[in-house]
Amino acid sequence: MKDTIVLYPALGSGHLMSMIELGKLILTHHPPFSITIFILTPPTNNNNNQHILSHTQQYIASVTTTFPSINFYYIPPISFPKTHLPPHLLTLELSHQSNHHVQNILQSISKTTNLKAVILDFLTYSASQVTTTLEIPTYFYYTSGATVLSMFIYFPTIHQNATKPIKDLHMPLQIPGLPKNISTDDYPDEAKDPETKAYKVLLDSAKTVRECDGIIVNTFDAIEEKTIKSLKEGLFVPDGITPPIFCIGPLITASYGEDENGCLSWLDSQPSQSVVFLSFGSMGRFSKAQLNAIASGLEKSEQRFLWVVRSELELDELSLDELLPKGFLNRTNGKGKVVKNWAPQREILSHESVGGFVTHCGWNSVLEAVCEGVPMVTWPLYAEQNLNKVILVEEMKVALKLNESKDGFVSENELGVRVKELMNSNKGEEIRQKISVMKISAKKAKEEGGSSLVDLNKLVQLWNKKK
Ligand SMILES: O=c1ccn([C@@H]2O[C@H](COP(=O)(O)OP(=O)(O)O[C@H]3O[C@H](CO)[C@@H](O)[C@H](O)[C@H]3O)[C@@H](O)[C@H]2O)c(=O)[nH]1
Repeated sequence: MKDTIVLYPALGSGHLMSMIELGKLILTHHPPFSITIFILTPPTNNNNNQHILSHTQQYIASVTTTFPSINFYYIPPISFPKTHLPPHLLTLELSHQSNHHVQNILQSISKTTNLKAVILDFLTYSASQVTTTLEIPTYFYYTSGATVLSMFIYFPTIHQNATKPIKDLHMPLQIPGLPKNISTDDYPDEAKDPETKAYKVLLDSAKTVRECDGIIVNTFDAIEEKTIKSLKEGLFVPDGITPPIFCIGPLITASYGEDENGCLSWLDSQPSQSVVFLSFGSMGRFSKAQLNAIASGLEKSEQRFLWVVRSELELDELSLDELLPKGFLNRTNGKGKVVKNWAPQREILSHESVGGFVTHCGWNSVLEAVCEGVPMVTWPLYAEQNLNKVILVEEMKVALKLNESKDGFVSENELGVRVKELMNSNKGEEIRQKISVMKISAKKAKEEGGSSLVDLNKLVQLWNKKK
């Protein structure tokens, strides 16, 4: 019977694609395994990010051809009220209601293969009820970095000791290994108000992760060394015993989706390292006022740019001409390129003409920039992105920070000044040097004897111990 590992990712391409890469990594280095990936089916009335869904489906189809030992199992759809929930909340709901399907399929897989482990995302954690009942070793794959994982694991301790809601604590977190200025204020909004459902779910999920058989993290020693050490030493849990930690990154996805708008050929015609790329992940959307400020800021910066524009859902039907300031596209023609909704980011970041990246600090984007040695300007939007910003700016020192107003608005002046500083100043050059060194470390981590491959092999040894 074949040894099988089941992966159960969250919806949302930032989580799903990263977990598929984990499957590919395991098979590349340990080909005798077979991998089954469970895919949740979003309700057909959830129209969020349809273009991204179709890109991920194309990618899944291509993986089936290149990695025939990866099987995809589509969890049957759950009937759901009309909803526009974002992918993370949708995943929590769907996975919670899909446990009976998960139980049936895991039992069926166990009859024909040697099921060694199930790997969950923290958003599909409710499936741990099933894996515990069936006594299947349960691991988690954390699609963000070790610093964020540490704060997540520490969350139940703060909750237990807090004399008031986390949003009112404003307390520094002086735990060895965490970046200096981190405080309870850096927790994402969902982890701040104990009265909300999101808070309760996060807490429950963090407690479950603390109890699992091992945690796999998409990071590597050279970028979060101190935190990884503290995490492995158990400094973030009261009893000092964290599940074994395996840092196997950087795992980054091959570009997916067509280059429908000719971004790459446009870059071919630009000078070396002259273009700043602006892209905000799979869900980053802006109001018309914010898009206008970005456009004017880019004009002021006088830099070449490639900008992926995504507007708030109700503006989705408007053309670029209608969304952006009058005459902007004409005035910047040749110097700038603007595309709507999607561009092949990974290939763009690896293009010789790209010299800077304005990012929402999604962890996949961060790792892609590190692997290509592209310095960043940080513009965190939601989830754990604010924490990622702190790591990039204060710890790794490979990014400049964009100053926002209290409501998160970035002025045209601020954007223009920061982009110019990144592309055209000594400070910008300093961080370019720094990230070039990290690019080399990222490559080494995944070579024979590198920290990430060593951790992967330890993980596989653990699986192989199970009869
Ligand atoms: O036009 C685009 C936009 C995105 N991407 C790709 O899509 C992925 C986006 O991932 P990420 O940068 O992590 O952003 P999100 O999609 O926002 O990811 C979610 O998942 C991440 C991993 O857990 C978290 O760090 C984020 O906060 C969360 O929003 C990356 O591989 C990009 O290369 C493209 O190829 N083209």
